[in-house]
Amino acid sequence: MRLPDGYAQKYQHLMGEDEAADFLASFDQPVQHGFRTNPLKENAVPADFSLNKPTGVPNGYFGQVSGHTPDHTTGVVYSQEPSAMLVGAVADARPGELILDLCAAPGGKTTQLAAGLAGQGVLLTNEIFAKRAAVLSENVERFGITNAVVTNETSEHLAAQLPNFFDKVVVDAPCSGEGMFRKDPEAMTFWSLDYPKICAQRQQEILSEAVKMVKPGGHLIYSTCTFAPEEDEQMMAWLLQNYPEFELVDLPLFPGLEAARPAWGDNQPQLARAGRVFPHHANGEGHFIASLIRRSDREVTKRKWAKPRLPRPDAAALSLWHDFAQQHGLTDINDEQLVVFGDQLSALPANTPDLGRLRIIRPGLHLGTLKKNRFEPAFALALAIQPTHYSPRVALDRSQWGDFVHGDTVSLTEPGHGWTLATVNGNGIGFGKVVGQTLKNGYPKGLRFQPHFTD
Ligand SMILES: C[S@@+](CC[C@H](N)C(=O)[O-])C[C@H]1O[C@@H](n2cnc3c(N)ncnc32)[C@H](O)[C@@H]1O
Repeated sequence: MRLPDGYAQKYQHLMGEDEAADFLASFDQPVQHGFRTNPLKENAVPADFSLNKPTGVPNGYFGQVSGHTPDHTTGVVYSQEPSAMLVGAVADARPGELILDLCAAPGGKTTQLAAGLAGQGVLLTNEIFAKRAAVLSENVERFGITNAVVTNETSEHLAAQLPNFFDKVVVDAPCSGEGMFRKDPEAMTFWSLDYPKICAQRQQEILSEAVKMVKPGGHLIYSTCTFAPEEDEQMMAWLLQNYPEFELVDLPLFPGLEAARPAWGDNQPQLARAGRVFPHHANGEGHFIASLIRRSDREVTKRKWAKPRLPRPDAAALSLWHDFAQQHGLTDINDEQLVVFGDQLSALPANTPDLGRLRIIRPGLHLGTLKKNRFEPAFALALAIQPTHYSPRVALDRSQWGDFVHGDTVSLTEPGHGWTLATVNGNGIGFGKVVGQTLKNGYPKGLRFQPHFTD
């Protein structure tokens, strides 16, 4: 691979000739692919994956998954490069925590954090660019996450609204992307000797806001997919200098994760607590990961807690929802969680704080549309509920699944009636109205595709 001018020399200087030779040779080795399975799903075992080797992080495997399979469309798998999985594993989300994923699109870390939360607690997942936030929101939906609020905000606005609030703040920072060069050679076109410094400036701006949102005793998890010391060890040295209430903590021993290099920062030994994945040492494209605790001995204002001031359903809307929920056995959602945006009903995660004027693009689990005299369930609900908790439902075979994702009606062997949950391999793929022996199609228009059965 032809690396950008000055790149090889920079790393020869940093690593010495011998190590740099191995490092630079790794750019000509094959890309490492991986995926995670989704423990939020009722049947989280993908078809045909008996040959995939575990990566050593929970639910992580080496191998490549296609976007056009039943497993992918039902959110059983999420494609993620093996070293990127270490970030969520280090963050180690636990049920009940309040977590912010600040730079979240397209959603690799978010889906992993949600798996750890197991539906309990709140995941505020944010992306600054609207188009990317829409992709993030789509992945939250496909993964069946019930307790995430998706926002499209700046770090400044979030920090002003939610100071000292989160148990964990994850900053998977925009970076110079040197760990992407193999996978996406176009990433090299942005690179110059000065580019890491430009990225570091932006990372400092993001981190200056991120630190405000970590509650005393909480953690900040910082990661990049670049090897540049300016954005890694030097960024952590800058943070420790400017925010002395933060301290790096040791990382768990995951395969492929090695100690960061204090000499690439300001030589303070603490920097070795951060971790790196190098492609000449491990099966991954490359990452830098650090976990910091915010010590609580300094006087700080306590976490602000207020209920969200969002529009609630009126009596008529509530009655439509109650009728639907009772008819189909959906008993887990508390009325206090319900919010209405236009004619769309959603359930906010329990314990969602006041989000003020933040730009919300998914206020928790989208339940459906309030029509004049009826309620129509949302695609997100079909992907989020445990199929055995809903009736009626119909199990599609692979060919019927193909018709469904293509947007066609599906012929059934048994007659049925009403809003029916279609499943494939035991997981929801969408709702459709059944009339007699025909399942009308409810698969979202924007997601439809023609499957090729060689996938
Ligand atoms: C490395 S990517 C995140 C990948 C994501 N965490 C995942 O696992 O799928 C960094 C993200 O930060 C966003 N970003 C860019 N500039 C930003 C800024 N100034 N503040 C916050 N986020 C920014 C980018 O749009 C991008 O989506």
